[in-house]
Amino acid sequence: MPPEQPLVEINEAVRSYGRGAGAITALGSLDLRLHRGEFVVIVGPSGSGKSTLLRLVSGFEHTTSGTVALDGRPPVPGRDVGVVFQQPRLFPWRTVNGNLDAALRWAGVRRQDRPARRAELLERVGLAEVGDRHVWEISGGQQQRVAIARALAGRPSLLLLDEPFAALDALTRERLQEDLRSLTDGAEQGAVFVTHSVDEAVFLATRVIVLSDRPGQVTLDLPVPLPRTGCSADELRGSAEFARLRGEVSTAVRDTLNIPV
Ligand SMILES: Nc1ncnc2c1ncn2[C@@H]1O[C@H](COP(=O)(O)OP(=O)(O)OP(=O)(O)O)[C@@H](O)[C@H]1O
Repeated sequence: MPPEQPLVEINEAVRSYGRGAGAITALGSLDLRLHRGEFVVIVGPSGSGKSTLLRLVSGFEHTTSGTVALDGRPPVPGRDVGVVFQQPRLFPWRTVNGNLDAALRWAGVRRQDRPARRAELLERVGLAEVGDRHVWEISGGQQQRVAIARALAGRPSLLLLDEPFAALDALTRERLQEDLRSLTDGAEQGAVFVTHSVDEAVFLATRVIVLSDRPGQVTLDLPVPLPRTGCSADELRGSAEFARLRGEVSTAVRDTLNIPV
């Protein structure tokens, strides 16, 4: 059987900004392969190129040298990938349904099919009851759930999430982590999630990647073999294996900053 083509394939990617003496190399040279069903979490110091990496994979930016491929082709911005940012970035004058309708229309879903797809998306993110509410009538955590539903609207093969829970309170953040974990579990698509939180990384990931200080390069590529089903979130977070993985990632992050352990 031929080896499965990676969903994302990054070869010797370098991304620089500016020219001459003032040029900044944000990323690279970076190699990365991601397969369907993987949930890759990227951790790294500020300025290590995490957001740059997501922009390259989404197709909104291009490499200075090297290549990025999604399903074997250069990614098409706004089509192949669903994106979630730190702020929900919803249309504030629309209802939740209105926001999802806009995303479904953009994704080419026919008008008559949209109500069922909307309901399915809201169900998936645990918001079946709030479709008629305006954005300002729902909490920050609920707004971020809508943003996740919107990112899923076009059934993308890849989800990119750039610190999506960083602005939420600790309890809401844990609930959303748990729901995102279940939501993506066993899914065909892949995910790349950026965070500064080592706990969040280990909880969500099937694989954690630590980037070095600028220019960002992979310093740790760690599989996370924690069970995806059959144990509660509290059991998982309290397990010895979780602590071991957290320790390994924390050490790698500290090493990138040259902070003594
Ligand atoms: N459009 C741009 N023009 C010039 N420099 C840029 C641009 N975008 C990013 N950079 C620089 O590239 C480097 C990497 O930025 P990036 O935002 O990808 O880092 P990051 O790891 O996501 O940081 P943070 O954790 O603070 O969000 C930084 O030094 C940043 O200033």
